Order: sequence, then C-alpha cells, then structure tokens
Amino acid sequence: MIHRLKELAQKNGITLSEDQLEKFQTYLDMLSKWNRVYNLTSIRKKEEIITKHFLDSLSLVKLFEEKNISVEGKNIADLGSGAGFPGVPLKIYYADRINLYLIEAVQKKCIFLEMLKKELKIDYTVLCRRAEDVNFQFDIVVSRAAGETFTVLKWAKDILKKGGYIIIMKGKQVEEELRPFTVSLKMYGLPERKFILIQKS
Ligand SMILES: C[S@@+](CC[C@H](N)C(=O)[O-])C[C@H]1O[C@@H](n2cnc3c(N)ncnc32)[C@H](O)[C@@H]1O
Repeated sequence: MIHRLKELAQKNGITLSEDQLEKFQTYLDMLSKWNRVYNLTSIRKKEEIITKHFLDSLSLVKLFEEKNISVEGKNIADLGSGAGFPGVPLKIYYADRINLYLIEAVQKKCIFLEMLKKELKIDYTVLCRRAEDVNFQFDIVVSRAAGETFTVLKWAKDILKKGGYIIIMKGKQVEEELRPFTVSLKMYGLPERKFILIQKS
C-alpha cells in the first residue's frame, strides 16, 4: 500500500527513498493503532491517509521548490499540528535538513506526537501549548486547518522572524483580501491546492 505513495510522489517529481517509505509505513501503522484512543483524525481509510495526509503534506515540498524558498537549516513550525500534518511528512522528507517544531494545544495529541517521534526515530520538538503562548521566532510557519485564516495569520505573525514565511494550506475557498497572496498548485492525485504565502516584512 505504501508503494502507492512512492508512485504518487514520483509523479509529482518527489522521490522517496526506501527508508523514507518505511517511515511513512510506520506512521500509517501508528495512526491506525492510536486513532481511536487519541481521536487523531477523521480520515481512517489507509488509501485516504496516503493521499489526503501524506501526499497533501508533501505538496509543500513542491511549493518551496516552485517559490525558491530554501528550507536548509531552517526552523520550521507547524501550527496546530494535530496528528502531525503537514510537519511530520516534511521532517521525514527533509530529515536533518530542517529543524521542526510542532505546536499543538491538545495534550493527548502531543502524547501521540512524542510516541510517533520515537517510533519514526526522527527528531522534532513538540510544543504542547497554544501558539499564542509560544515564545520563539521561526523562519517558516506552516499550518493546515488550524482555525479561521485571519486568526491563524495573527498567531503565525507573532512567532515569525522578519523575512520569514507564513504558509497556510487552503482548500478551494480563499478570502477576497487574501487573493493577492494565494498560490495554486496542481498535485497529481489530489484536488487543486491553494496556499496563502506571505513573507513578513
Ligand atoms: C482540524 S485539526 C488539523 C490538524 C492538522 N494540521 C491537519 O491538517 O490534519 C486542528 C488542530 O489545531 C490545534 N489548534 C487549534 N488552535 C490552536 C492554537 N491556537 N495553538 C495550538 N494548536 C491549535 C487543535 O488542537 C487541532 O489539533
């Protein structure tokens, strides 16, 4: 089943190694095992986890490439990470090239994210608190479905370095005022993705 992810990623120009695929397999197993206990995600079918969570998170890799945003050595925060999306797939892909911070307010989700880190044998920091209470500034803040867009933008702005990027993953609907900051991306195997991309001045 996980080879479907390899195939889909490849069709989008993203090559996944056997080691990365093994990690995605472990992630899939962990989600299946703990979803009910921790109420992690409403997406339960494995095929859908592969597309709607894993592949969708990896769409950021394509966005960074298309927009020439370097991630090398950067501190990246995933605001409202839930079960780890989009942050953990990014960390599986970029490995030591990025420093990842997962900001998540709900304790049981944080417990899952800590367990997941051990199972995947990767390193990231779980900041188990509300984004408004985070006292750190990141180079890049990414976020998917964490709340109302303007509210997320406000939270993200406060934890972003000058010159850093905020990227909010959106579905089809984008607020009128944010259209100038919207980037569309077509990923093979997914509906069209829109992103709000803003650089902090
Ligand atoms: C709908 S889930 C989305 C999770 C994940 N980003 C995804 O796309 O699958 C929203 C998550 O954001 C978290 N959240 C909402 N507001 C937050 C805040 N101010 N600070 C930290 N986490 C927040 C919630 O606890 C929840 O886990």
